[in-house]
Amino acid sequence: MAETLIGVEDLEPPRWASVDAQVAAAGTWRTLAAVPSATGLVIRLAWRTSRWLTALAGVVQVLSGCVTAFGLLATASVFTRLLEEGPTPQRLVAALPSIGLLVGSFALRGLLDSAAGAVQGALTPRVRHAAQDALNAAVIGVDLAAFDDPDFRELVRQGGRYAMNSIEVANRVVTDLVSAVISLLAAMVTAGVLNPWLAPVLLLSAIADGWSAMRVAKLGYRNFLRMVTRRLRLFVVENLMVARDVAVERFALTLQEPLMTEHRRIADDVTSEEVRLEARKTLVRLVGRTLAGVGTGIAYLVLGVLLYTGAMPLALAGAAVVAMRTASTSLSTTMYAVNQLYEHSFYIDFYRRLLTTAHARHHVSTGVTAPTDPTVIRLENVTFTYPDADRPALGGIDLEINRGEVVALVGQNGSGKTTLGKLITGLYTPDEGRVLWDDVDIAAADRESVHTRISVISQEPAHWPMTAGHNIRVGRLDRHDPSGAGWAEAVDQSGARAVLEAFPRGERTVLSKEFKDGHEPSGGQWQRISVARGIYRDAAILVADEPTAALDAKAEATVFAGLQHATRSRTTILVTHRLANIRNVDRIVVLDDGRIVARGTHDELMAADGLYRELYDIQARAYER
Ligand SMILES: Nc1ncnc2c1ncn2[C@@H]1O[C@H](COP(=O)(O)OP(=O)(O)OP(=O)(O)O)[C@@H](O)[C@H]1O
Repeated sequence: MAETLIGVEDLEPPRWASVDAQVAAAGTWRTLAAVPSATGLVIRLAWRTSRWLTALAGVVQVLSGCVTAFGLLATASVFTRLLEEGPTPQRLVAALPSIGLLVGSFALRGLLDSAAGAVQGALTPRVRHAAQDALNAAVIGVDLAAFDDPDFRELVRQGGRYAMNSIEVANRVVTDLVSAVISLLAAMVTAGVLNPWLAPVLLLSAIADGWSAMRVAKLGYRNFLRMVTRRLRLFVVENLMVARDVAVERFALTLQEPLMTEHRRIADDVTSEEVRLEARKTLVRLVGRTLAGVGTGIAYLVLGVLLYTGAMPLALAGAAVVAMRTASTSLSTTMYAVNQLYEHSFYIDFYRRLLTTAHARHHVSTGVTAPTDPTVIRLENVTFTYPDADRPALGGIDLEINRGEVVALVGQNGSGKTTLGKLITGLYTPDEGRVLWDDVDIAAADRESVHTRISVISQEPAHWPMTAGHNIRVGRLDRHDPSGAGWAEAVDQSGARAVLEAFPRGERTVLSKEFKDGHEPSGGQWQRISVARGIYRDAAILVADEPTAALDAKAEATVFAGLQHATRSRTTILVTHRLANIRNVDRIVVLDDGRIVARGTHDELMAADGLYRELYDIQARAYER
């Protein structure tokens, strides 16, 4: 067995991970700049979700901060009255109004805290939902090629996984921050009024706390980036251990144990990295705490010096201590909130970039509509390279297909037949050259107008987890077929009738083992359903990519007869290796290594004695034996 199950140890990290690693390594002030933009994004999301709730959350938090500030002033006043000169009963009576205000502020603060909790409870799930919805809208609109780009897929996976949580946390934290900052300001002002020296020294401990939290957040994010590929491996192996589509081979190849070993190996690595990370975080926190403690000590020392030198009367000492304590509590809440925002700002920025990247991959509509039923499809010098591939899958393709023609694409594995089918139908856009439907360049045409005209029967059809009937109707959900005649015709032409009848509940059988009582069709049964779906779509251009690869001889004959009938009014592109089936098509195009090497009718190509004849003779000999 290879040393690792995947076969290589150093999988390339996604491009964005290396870009982010540079960002994470940048100076504190540069990265701190991410906090306001992340906060802005969360507030905008909340505002768009519910203006009313967002405004209410702001008002409640501002009030809560003001009440804390008010309580602080009342406490200071109580202390000043109690520590004044004169008989104790008199001082107590003098302090009573302030005590009353203090009790009232406590009660009000309790009420406001509950209100803040209720508003948050109503707002946060809505914001999360809105963020997810915006993400879905961005991702669902990207072009097909984006899903061939592993960087993009991983960005979507990680973005969906981490960013939603971060947005939720940031949403809670932003509101806490408002009240914490207000009470902090009140405490600083009170302390500053008592003595100007008290205000700046209060900040000492906050600076130490802030430094350590930022370091911790950076360590965490860098670790996240370093572990991206290992976590991806872990995810892939975890999936392989339970995935149904590989279950048979997992058992037959006795891969359970190797998968376990591989999982353990990667997980051990990830775990020890995490343990190391936590140890480093603890050390940084310890240093931060120690420095913060020293900062607090200095603040109290300054207070002591002020009292000792008589710069501050003893009567104000109580108020000063309360102000310092409130300042310290609000400071820790503020610092905690800022740190949380800082830590989550990486992932929120990640979300923002995911939206931007996805939107950049959206097709920009030019308002041009593709022709409903093009008279001619013309490819002019078309070249196409898959994302991340180092050579083009197709190059220099010139081809003309007339309305109603049946054109077969043939060639060896990997010669580019499927890719060409996707370019003709506008599923992929060429890097160079043009694909014209009549005179419309479909790269510039509105996607919807192009896709609605095409029907694709895939080489590996999707197994839609729906009833058998719906698996065919999903071909065109908005088709007007009240009597079901169109549906019945597609079922008959594709040979799917016998398949549906064999299912336990006929067309009402759910085709997915994910559901209880779900049924799993065989490969050939799926294929016939997919042919029925392609015919039911009733589009002007039909691409059938190996539509009979999994079929028995009888089913194959039925499908070809059905397709021939269905293709009479359509332009059809047929990709197949079974050359005997295409002897009667209008034109055969032979591909080799991404290029068209021959074209013509069966007889012309046989006479030309090239690659087509070679392939045909090999197949014919196999049947003659
Ligand atoms: N999604 C993809 N991402 C990257 N490369 C791809 C992708 N799909 C196909 N390719 C590459 O493009 C080339 C052409 O593939 P294509 O599927 O078009 O060939 P084909 O002629 O249909 O092959 P087959 O007869 O095996 O179905 C191959 O080299 C293949 O490796």
